[in-house]
Amino acid sequence: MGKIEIFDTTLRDGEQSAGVNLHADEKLEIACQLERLGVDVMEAGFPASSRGDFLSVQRIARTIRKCSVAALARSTKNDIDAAWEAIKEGGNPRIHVFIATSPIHMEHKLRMTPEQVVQKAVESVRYAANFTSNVEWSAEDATRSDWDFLVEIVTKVIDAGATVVNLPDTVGYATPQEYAGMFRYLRERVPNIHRAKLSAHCHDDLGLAVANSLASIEGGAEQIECTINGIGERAGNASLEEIAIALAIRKQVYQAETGLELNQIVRTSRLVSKYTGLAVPPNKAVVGANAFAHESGIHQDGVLKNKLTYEIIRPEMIGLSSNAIVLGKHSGRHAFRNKCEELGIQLDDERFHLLFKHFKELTEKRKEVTDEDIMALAADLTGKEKGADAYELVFLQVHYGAQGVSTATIGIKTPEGEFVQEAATGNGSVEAIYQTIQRLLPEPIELMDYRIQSTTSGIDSLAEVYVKVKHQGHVGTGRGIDNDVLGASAKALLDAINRIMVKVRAGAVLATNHH
Ligand SMILES: CC(=O)SCCNC(=O)CCNC(=O)[C@H](O)C(C)(C)COP(=O)(O)OP(=O)(O)OC[C@H]1O[C@@H](n2cnc3c(N)ncnc32)[C@H](O)[C@@H]1OP(=O)(O)O
Ligand SMILES: CC(C)C(=O)C(=O)O
Ligand SMILES: [Mg+2]
Repeated sequence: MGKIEIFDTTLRDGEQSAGVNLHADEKLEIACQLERLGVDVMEAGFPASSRGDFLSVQRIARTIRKCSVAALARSTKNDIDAAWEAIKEGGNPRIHVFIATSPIHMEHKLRMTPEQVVQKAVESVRYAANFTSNVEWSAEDATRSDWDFLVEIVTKVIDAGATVVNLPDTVGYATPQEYAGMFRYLRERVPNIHRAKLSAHCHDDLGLAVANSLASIEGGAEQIECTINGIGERAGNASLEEIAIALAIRKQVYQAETGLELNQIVRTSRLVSKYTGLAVPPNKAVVGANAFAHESGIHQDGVLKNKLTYEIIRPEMIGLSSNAIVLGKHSGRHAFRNKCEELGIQLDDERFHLLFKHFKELTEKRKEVTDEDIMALAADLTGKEKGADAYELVFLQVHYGAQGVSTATIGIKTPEGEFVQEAATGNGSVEAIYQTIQRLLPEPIELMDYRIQSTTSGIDSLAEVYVKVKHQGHVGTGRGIDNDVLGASAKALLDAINRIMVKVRAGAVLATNHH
């Protein structure tokens, strides 16, 4: 049985999903969960891209011990310096340098000749290898590159010190046969290939990312790059959970195994979905809500007689458990802490007590509180700015107008501790809320995105609202959770404003330091 290393890039390529903007606390929590899941490498970010990304990668590298933490860099000294500076205190830090190798990228994007690209690739790998022997090099858009050119450049970067060579299907263009063929071609022709591990990195533009990743194993890949729930640039990356379960269930076909703790899959998927605001489609393989649901009579009959008739994956394998302890109104802190630990929720004492308070409030309104509710309440606390520096919703009253015009009256506490209230109308209740909050703020807000989902399917499900807004020249996302859609909407908007305020304050500090 060969070992396949799992390189998770949820925090880098996954965060490149349109509309996703994770807070540093959320990234750290996802990183800790990825460590529990047992990924071999986690790509924590692209430190040269912003000060925030740098600090977040550094924090993750300082915390994570059981897996290698990687940082992405273009082929420039600046990017490589930033990557190394961010990860150097990690357990087994990896610098990941890339440059595009396809004719279209070299000519039109990089505006470089193939010779210049080879030179830049070699120089950058050599430079990175001064810091560590754990250097990964990627040929961006490998699948639209000339295979003989790939043989030449890969041979040279291995000589320069690359110990992992990644051949991405950057635009999700390849078919499984082609992708496996490319790996085989390089494995047979690159003379020093035994000194490096080959890696696959697939995008899902044609819906083939997982199939291509699995095919790469047949071509000799030993590392697969993927993301939780398949999130990522455009149509996303190959989904970690689908690859992991395909390898486990069809072990005899692939003759390969991963070191993943498969029973952490559901927990990780839910956490990433909560923090990114990207809902998992119900029919998604492995982690979709319907992945283990049997609807039709013939299927139900078969499953009742023998599960194996229609189930190829045991739910427990991925961490779907039946709940022995039902949490409700009469539960105390011990049972609640136990449940939090079971769900992988890690909070400092202050936030734990706040979470318990929110949980108790919810039990006043419900008979039973589900795992999803608790995860949503916990997610709502992570990354929130503490009261003192933030706007806080004090009350909300909405009058629904039958003719379409609704009125909202809102009271908030400002970061300065002042209580202010306002009222405004809008075409519908949500718009009335946003118009009112707008009146309470000194600068205009532009609502760029508004999404709503519920934690469970019941009528008493919690509402979760995600918004993306522009305010004071910055774009920020916010999340709000409440029993009521309108309350969640108001909270989401204030959360986004609070997050933007942090950026505004950081900008002011930077500007002061600069002068
Ligand atoms: C396939 C992938 O997923 S690649 C990773 C994508 N991730 C990101 O882009 C992270 C977020 N990006 C950013 O924050 C910004 O794009 C930054 C900070 C990285 C760069 O910002 P800017 O300096 O303003 O450059 P911008 O993004 O407009 O253009 C990219 C530049 O990098 C160059 N470049 C692209 N790839 C590489 C590379 N691998 N090595 C060296 N240079 C490169 C481009 O040719 C362009 O150079 P030019 O300015 O000389 O034309
Ligand atoms: C930077 C590389 C690895 C990438 O994400 C891609 O080519 O898709
Ligand atoms: Mg990618």
